[in-house]
Amino acid sequence: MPVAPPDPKEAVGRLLGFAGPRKKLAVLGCVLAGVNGVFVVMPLVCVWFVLRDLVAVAPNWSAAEGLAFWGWLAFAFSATGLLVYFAALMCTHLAAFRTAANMRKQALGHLGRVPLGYFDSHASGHLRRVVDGCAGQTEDMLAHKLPDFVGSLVTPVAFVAVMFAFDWIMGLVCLVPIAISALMMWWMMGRRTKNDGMPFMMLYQDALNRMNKAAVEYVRGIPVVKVFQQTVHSFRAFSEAIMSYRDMAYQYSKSCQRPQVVQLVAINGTFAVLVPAGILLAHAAGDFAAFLTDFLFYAVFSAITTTMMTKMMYASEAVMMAQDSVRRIDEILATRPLAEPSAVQAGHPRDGSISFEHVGFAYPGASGDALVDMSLEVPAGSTVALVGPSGGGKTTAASLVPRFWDVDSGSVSVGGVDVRDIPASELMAQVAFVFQNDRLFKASLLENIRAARPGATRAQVEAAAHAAQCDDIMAKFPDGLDTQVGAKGVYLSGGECQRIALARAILKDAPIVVLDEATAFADPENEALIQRALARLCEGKTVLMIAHRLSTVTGADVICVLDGGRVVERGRHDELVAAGGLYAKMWNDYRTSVTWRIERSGTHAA
Ligand SMILES: Nc1ncnc2c1ncn2[C@@H]1O[C@H](COP(=O)(O)OP(=O)(O)OP(=O)(O)O)[C@@H](O)[C@H]1O
Repeated sequence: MPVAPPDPKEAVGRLLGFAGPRKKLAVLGCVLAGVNGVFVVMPLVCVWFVLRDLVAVAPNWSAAEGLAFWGWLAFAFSATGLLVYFAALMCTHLAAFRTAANMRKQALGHLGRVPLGYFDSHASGHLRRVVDGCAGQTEDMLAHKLPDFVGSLVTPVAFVAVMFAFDWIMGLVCLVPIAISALMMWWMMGRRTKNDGMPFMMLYQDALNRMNKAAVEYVRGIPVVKVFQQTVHSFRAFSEAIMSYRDMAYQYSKSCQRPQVVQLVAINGTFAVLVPAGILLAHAAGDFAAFLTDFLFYAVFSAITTTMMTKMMYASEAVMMAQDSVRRIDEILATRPLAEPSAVQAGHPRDGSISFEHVGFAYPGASGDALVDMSLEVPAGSTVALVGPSGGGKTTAASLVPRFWDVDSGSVSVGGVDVRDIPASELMAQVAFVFQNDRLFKASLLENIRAARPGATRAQVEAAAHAAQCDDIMAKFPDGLDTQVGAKGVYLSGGECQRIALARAILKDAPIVVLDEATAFADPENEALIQRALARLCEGKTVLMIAHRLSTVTGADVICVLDGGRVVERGRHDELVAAGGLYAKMWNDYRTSVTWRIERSGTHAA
């Protein structure tokens, strides 16, 4: 859901809201940064007093008095300024770390509650960038750029006040390059538009996002790229995303070209204005020594304008990025989570039975219904198989049980209670789901299995792994159950991954087991092991299984045939074969397919 970007003040306010009690630290950090903004000016004032004393006694330098005093005072101001700045950064860092951590926690916590379908339309690369990238960006903004911004606002005020105290004409002359520089910055940041430059930043960040998303898709598709000898240009989406990002960056750089040149010339060319003005004013000055002293003051002070304006520019840019980050995080937080029942409404399943009653469901944005008026009873402790042609609605029906989606009409109940009335944690505890390509985390085998029940002891995990026929996997690696899986560890075959996933489900020991093509990746040797693990997992459980290999469902209590989202047949294997309908046809096709073989002259059905 698109969310409008907040204005800069609101964005900073929202960010500080994430900091919780540490918000006060951020405020304190900004106050200290402001104090430091004054301290930055003071040593220069001292330096000017040194110069004034020297000019007064020139060329008899040794007669100058108070040099040590001003010198030490300058040192004291610098040292105190540094300490104050250090304290300011400590405060803002502490607030920034908490803000970033809370932002990540809130966004991830919310993502855990949104319907699974959200992840179909929001790629993992994009979500990672939003959650991690935006939090990182705001951390930098709060920790460094915000105090610098406050400091760079205070310094000019102190600077201008001091400048006008000496010689208002020279003060005005010094202000000219600063004003030009500020104007150019304002122009570049798009502040001449009503929207504070946000639309461009949004477009820029969107282009960056599209490129990242397309890059992830491209990397995922590398095997296809290699096998079919494709180039990056044949991946239109990726190629277009790169070009759009390039155009965006180029257009932005080009639009900044002139103002940036003017800004840099103005800010670095203070002397070009100061020196001619000084020459002109020197002629009119009655006391040349006094004028020279004042002139030296402006010469010394103009040096800090470059740093001051640069800091201000980076800080404004960071504020715009923070505005965009808040918008993106808000987009995640604005996604409606699955509704939780209130304490009064909450029901508790009495057993592991499942009931589909006149269920209708369509995926968001899909043109047709995935399920139409589907009714099915799965008594507690029974095994019901969902079979049917591809796209028939098997996976959809199974995913409605753990509420990966909510039905559009009708209801799905577990233990006699509508799943929408069961608290999410209780519902999750009722169901163990084994997908056809269950993912393993980059963690040890032990942690991968224990994910199902974090409180399980090592002995319980070992027992689950044993029951899931994983002994050979653990024996293969010296670290056994502690073997790391993934990037810096070992890689498992599809069938081995599936057995680890089954160990996870066994450890969970939920009354309902949903199996979605659990033997899909099994070779003959693995399949025998997986079948044994499945038998162990399903003992005494309610089982809802999806299978394409019809040999795995012949023993089911009920086989439900789904076609086009409708239940077209149901019954036991023998009954359905005898009925001569869709199942009988599928069974015949299946039996024929398992006897296929490839001969030298081509493919033949035996
Ligand atoms: N995330 C989704 N968004 C939109 N439509 C979807 C989505 N997932 C599935 N569909 C559509 O819903 C219908 C049912 O799909 P489903 O995956 O439930 O079928 P299936 O019987 O499990 O198929 P298969 O045997 O090929 O896995 C199909 O038309 C499919 O294209």
